[in-house]
Amino acid sequence: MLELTGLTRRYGSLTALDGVGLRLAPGARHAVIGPNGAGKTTLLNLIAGTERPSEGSVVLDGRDLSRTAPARRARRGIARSFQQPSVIAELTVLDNLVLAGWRHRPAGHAGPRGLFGAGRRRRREETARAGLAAVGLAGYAARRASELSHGQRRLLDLAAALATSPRVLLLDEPAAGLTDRDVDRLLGVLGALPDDVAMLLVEHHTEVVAELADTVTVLVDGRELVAGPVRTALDHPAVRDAYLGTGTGADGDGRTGPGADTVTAPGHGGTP
Ligand SMILES: Nc1ncnc2c1ncn2[C@@H]1O[C@H](COP(=O)(O)OP(=O)(O)OP(=O)(O)O)[C@@H](O)[C@H]1O
Repeated sequence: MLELTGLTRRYGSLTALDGVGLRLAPGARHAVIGPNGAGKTTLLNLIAGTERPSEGSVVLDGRDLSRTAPARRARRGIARSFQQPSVIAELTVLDNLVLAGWRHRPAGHAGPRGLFGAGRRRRREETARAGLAAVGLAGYAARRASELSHGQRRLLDLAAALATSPRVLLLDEPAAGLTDRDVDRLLGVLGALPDDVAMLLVEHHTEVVAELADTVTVLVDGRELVAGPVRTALDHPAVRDAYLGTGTGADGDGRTGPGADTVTAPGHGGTP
């Protein structure tokens, strides 16, 4: 269980994220949407540990990771796929995945000699080949990663995140820049995630959100505007106003939309 409590991140006078809370149980499929600058990437950074919160906490299975380094969080099971894929261009596609699986083993489990020891190397390659097949890149194993298209690199980056056997998978706009074919492949891969992996998806494409996520948090100006089931949240007047620009101008507490009884619109008081 991942529990975020009161997560706040300030940059000087700017509050990029303001008191955001979230609980992700194993198997959760949760999306975070919001306009540019809403704080979505900041939220992922705080969970992955590349940024530290000004206030609030990140707790995984009862362990407070708020001040823990990113590599240690990764070993605890928090994996991330980036907007700009973090593959190593000079390595083969297969070696990228072998390395990704090795990098996240607990310290002492297998050092570089373990990586290149013949038996272990073979086992890791088998696992990596299965990972490549899962994202449709089996035929590219021997190619250099630099030869892949942007979409294929993103799929490789996703395979690398999955190679760490994550408990929580953080995805930063995974469909951005992908062809329709690669989006279909992505949907297939993410739709088949193991049941015990929690997914937190930042995504602009609402159709991808609707396809993959059960619940969503809508951020505006660093604050949670609405949180709840995807369908009802996306139809909420406050969301349509703030995010899609097609709302009915609901103000007050904005709880007049379809499904409003199952959607929370908390902490809206200070939002301009
Ligand atoms: N390192 C930083 N220093 C100063 N301001 C920052 C920093 N990182 C983010 N910000 C600011 O924090 C706010 C939230 O940024 P963030 O990138 O989290 O938004 P976002 O919702 O991911 O936006 P986008 O959809 O454009 O990626 C923005 O106003 C941004 O300019």
